[in-house]
Amino acid sequence: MVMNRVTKNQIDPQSSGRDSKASGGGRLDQLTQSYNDKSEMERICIIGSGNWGSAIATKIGRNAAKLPFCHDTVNMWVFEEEVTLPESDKPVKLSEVINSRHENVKYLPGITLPSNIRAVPDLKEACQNATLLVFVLPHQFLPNLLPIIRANVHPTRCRGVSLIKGLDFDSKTKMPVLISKTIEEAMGHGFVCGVLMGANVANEVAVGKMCESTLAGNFGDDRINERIRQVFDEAPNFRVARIDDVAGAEACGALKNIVALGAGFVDALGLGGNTKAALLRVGLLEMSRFCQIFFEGVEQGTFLESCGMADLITTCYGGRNRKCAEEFAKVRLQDNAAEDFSIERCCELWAKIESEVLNGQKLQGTITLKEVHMLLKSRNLLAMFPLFCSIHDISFGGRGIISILDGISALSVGNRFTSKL
Ligand SMILES: NC(=O)C1=CN([C@@H]2O[C@H](COP(=O)(O)OP(=O)(O)OC[C@H]3O[C@@H](n4cnc5c(N)ncnc54)[C@H](O)[C@@H]3O)[C@@H](O)[C@H]2O)C=CC1
Ligand SMILES: O=C(CO)COP(=O)(O)O
Repeated sequence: MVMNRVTKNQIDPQSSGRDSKASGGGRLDQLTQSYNDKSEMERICIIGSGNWGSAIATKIGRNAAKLPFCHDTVNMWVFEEEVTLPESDKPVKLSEVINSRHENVKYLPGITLPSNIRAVPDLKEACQNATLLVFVLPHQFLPNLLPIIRANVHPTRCRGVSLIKGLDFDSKTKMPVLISKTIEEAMGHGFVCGVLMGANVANEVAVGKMCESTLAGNFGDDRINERIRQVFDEAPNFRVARIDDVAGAEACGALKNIVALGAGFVDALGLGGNTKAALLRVGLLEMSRFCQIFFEGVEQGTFLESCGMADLITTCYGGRNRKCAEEFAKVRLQDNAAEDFSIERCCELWAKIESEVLNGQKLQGTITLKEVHMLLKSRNLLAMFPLFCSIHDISFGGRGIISILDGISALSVGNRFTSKL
């Protein structure tokens, strides 16, 4: 595959936002103006190089090569590991393979990365003087990295965009914690972190199949918002719209992974499209309910963006969480002694499936499910989330797979929710 390298002077005015509310409109004149000001150039670092990290690197790399306000080279931090290539028995370092072949042979095989993507295994070196950090790794690995990142990025101009789909739970405050907020706090100095969430199954994005994505955040002013949007956008195939609602977008990205586990159970039972549609409807309702209870200012419109309903649909049909949950359910359905299924056995089974099915990629839904369940339990709110509860109890409590139907049916049809805690 050959990378189309575009010169810095060629900016496509068509690639600006799709409406004025969502994007702030095209700002070509201002962008070009700042091109001449070297002090405003963006130095981008991608933190993570898994399946989605490598796929988004194809967009960011091509954009950095053509956008006048970006340094050409984009560092991509790689968690170093050894891989064995088909032509040799000798293990080689993944970062070296990425830099020599321009392909992440383990996490995104078959896709050529732009040649300006530079794999860097040393985190300090990767994020040195960065002004734009793109966080894209399983969130369990993030906390140890943040102090190193903080100490090495540009001291005043650095901002972040998190592509991580997960949530933490603070047992002291009994509140969910957005990963973007964890990043902001750890980075300090008024660091601003937005999110990019959407219906973006990485393998499909990587081959250029048309999709949409939602950039949520306010990075300073319209001009900066538009610059950051352009770093990701590759219209017409990767259409990025910007909104303000970070909490809504990020919570949707995390919570839909829980519903996707339920979709795997429905598929293992062979229940068909109508049942899955019911699961999606109730799942969306519980996602919206969760947001209304725990986050200020989440807009209903966010659920209609790519980060909302669209991501829920694609993940419940084509995602890894769905796939692994289907495998989990198939094993459980073959297991006659289902009532013996202790939490330890459930955890072992999930871990086995993750390693066998995903080859090093990580399952995020089960982690988020545990965090969300702990939070709801601590708040005495389990009864308000029957679907999330049934997915949890099937996943970790030995409940039969068929009880997913109880979770779907517990709320009356047309149930709505408006009150706050
Ligand atoms: N894959 C997809 O289709 C999409 C994924 N996402 C989200 O993007 C985030 C990142 O996922 P992917 O890029 O798909 O990753 P992945 O699941 O494909 O790969 C796992 C990554 O974790 C790294 N890793 C393993 N052990 C580590 C350690 N101890 N410390 C640091 N890193 C370690 C591996 O090197 C690898 O890069 C997740 O939150 C996921 O939910 C979001 C949209 C689409
Ligand atoms: O978030 C995703 C698509 O937008 C991918 O979800 P999975 O992690 O379930 O593959």
